Amino acid sequence: MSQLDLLNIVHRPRRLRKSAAIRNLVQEKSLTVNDLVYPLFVCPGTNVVEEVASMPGSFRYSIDKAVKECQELWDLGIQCIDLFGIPEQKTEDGSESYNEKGIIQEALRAIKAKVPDLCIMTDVALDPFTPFGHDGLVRDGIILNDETVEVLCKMAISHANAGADFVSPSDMMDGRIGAIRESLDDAGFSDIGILSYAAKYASSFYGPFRDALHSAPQFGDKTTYQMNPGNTDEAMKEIELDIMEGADIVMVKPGLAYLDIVWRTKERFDVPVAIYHVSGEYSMVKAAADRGWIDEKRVMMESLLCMKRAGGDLIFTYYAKEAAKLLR
Ligand SMILES: NCC(=O)CCC(=O)O
Ligand SMILES: [Mg+2]
Repeated sequence: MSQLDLLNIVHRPRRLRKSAAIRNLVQEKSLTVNDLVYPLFVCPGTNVVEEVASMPGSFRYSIDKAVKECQELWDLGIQCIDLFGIPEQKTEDGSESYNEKGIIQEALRAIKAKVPDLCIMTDVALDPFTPFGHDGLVRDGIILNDETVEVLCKMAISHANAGADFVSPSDMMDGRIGAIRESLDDAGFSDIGILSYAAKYASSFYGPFRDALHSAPQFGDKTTYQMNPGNTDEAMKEIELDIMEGADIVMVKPGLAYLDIVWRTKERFDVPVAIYHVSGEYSMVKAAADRGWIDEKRVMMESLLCMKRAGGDLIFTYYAKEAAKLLR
């Protein structure tokens, strides 16, 4: 047998992959617990911890239980939650969204009393608060823009009153960031930040979330306000507008299928970029893992790391707790 001729090559990239120590030394991006934001669903009642059928391992919590959950998150090193509320009642005018004694407002007060240093962001949108399941007010089947923005401003102020650190408008109405910024400032809340869901796509990956929040649209879809998955220039325009209107952090949503948008945003703008690893992405991993088809922990950590690599500074994920445990 003839001896193998060695290749005459100078560059052997595999030298940098030879051992775990070397691989770790040259790793470019890493995920840390500081990057994680946990979306928390709060529902009426007491002593309620109810698993979301389409999101195994994710729960709706009554406020008393949500407080306990927040303490646990904090102990795991998770420093931020995004609060979503399921109201006692849905009304066509969405007025429960700015009730000073509403679900998000009461949850804010209760959590702040027990876990004061936890950063609390609040979802600002109407979908759980009207019977229509749309992010805005509805008239004759049309999702109204300016009328909705007026309600969102009230909602944002009521969240600030109750102790929110950041408000996160997720509705995609035009001009709402500027209007909310002005309303907060006028009400004396110039130090409350805005995380804008700036490039939110009309995605089918949100299905399980609507199950969690009982907020599925009752007619039509969200394509007249959320973005077309085929577009990227439009995302740059949306993000630029929101930054000009006063957004402190901008979000791209969903996550994995939209990392090109994250990358482009990071290349172009000098603001922190958030990514939402959405419910459908979470549930797909859960379902495949349940069948033994993939390794859940590895797929979860790889997904989150890839979001970081693409330019995500904050990652909203239902896997925050599990990831935090592995990162310790
Ligand atoms: N405004 C928040 C969402 O729409 C969340 C979507 C998801 O997790 O699927
Ligand atoms: Mg916009």
